[in-house]
Amino acid sequence: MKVALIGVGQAGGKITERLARFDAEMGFGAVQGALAVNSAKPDLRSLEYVDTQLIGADRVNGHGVGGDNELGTEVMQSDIQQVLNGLDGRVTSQAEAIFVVAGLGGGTGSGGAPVLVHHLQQVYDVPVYALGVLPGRNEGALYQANAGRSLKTVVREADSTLLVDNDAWHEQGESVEGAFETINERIAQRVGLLFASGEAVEGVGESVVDSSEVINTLRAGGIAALGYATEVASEDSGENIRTAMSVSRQALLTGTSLPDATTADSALLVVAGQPDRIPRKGVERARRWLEDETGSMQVRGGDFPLDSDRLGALVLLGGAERSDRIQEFMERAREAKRAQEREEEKTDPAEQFADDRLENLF
Ligand SMILES: Nc1nc2c(ncn2[C@@H]2O[C@H](COP(=O)(O)OP(=O)(O)OP(=O)(O)O)[C@@H](O)[C@H]2O)c(=O)[nH]1
Repeated sequence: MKVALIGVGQAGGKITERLARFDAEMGFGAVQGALAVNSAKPDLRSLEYVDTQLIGADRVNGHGVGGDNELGTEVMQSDIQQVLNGLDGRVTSQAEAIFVVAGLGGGTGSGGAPVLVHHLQQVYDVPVYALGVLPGRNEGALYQANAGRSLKTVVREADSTLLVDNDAWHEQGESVEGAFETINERIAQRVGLLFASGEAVEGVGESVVDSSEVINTLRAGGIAALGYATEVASEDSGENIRTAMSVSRQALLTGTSLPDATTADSALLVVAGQPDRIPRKGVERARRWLEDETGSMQVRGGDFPLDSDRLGALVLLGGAERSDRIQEFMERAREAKRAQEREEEKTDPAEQFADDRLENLF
């Protein structure tokens, strides 16, 4: 799937950079253009694989918005024309989707990403998705409140919001900085593989996934999640059937970007590995297992050739908002927001952006 990427804020920019780099290093060619937008100048300086754009210079003088997500919304709104102009020529006619990438807990990305998604929807015909990072449980109340507000709005604006929980994809006991590195790397590999698996590959069998299958899986809207797991492949085809099942189970049950997201409106299973080691029977068996497990009748399956001695399963879930983690997160975000309001004695103007799909969670 050919994509254009726009990272907003620090996390958004770093993850976009990782995705662009991974795509270039693997030679996939799925990333058609990548731009990082930020109100903090120093965050943009370290980026090499993406173009950069500073916003809000007249308001914050290149220093960022310091976790104020209403200010993040305002600076994106004021400079939206400049950002859209900056995309001219970067979102080529080949792009099949646009991904806006942001950490939802900060200020610039949290406040700016929903505004940007809204405007991109007016300009481009292709689906506009959000790739949002949810603050981990140990991140402070401000992050939780910001992310609650941002998530509510971005889910309403985007065709689908792929969520990565900062608690999901790192090792126990890592420092926060170390954990970010690991998480960003894993996002790049997994989301990068998803983009690439939606690319037509010449000379490979009929069950290769194409971009319409990714787009149709995400058509459910709401929240999406991505799972991934790998195991060493075998010379023995019977063994590889078992491995395909086993990695698919792990990808869904222990490897998703949103722990507990197991029910979904739709799903896509991609089994990646050396073509002669990918067992068609195993892929079909795992696909049917995924139907039962997610409770969805819309489960697509396919394979993706990858030069690796492992078999990997990538599971994309569409319409996965009925997860315990989301319920728990929304409860914390709500509580953090109430505490913030008590302190500031003011109501939140973003309240009006209630999203139907999430309304019952607030
Ligand atoms: N996965 C991941 N999360 C990050 C990273 N950097 C920050 N975050 C998370 O993103 C949220 C903060 O967002 P940032 O992107 O740092 O903030 P910003 O959008 O630049 O906004 P301001 O700094 O307020 O201008 C918090 O929940 C952090 O834990 C990163 O490199 N990777």
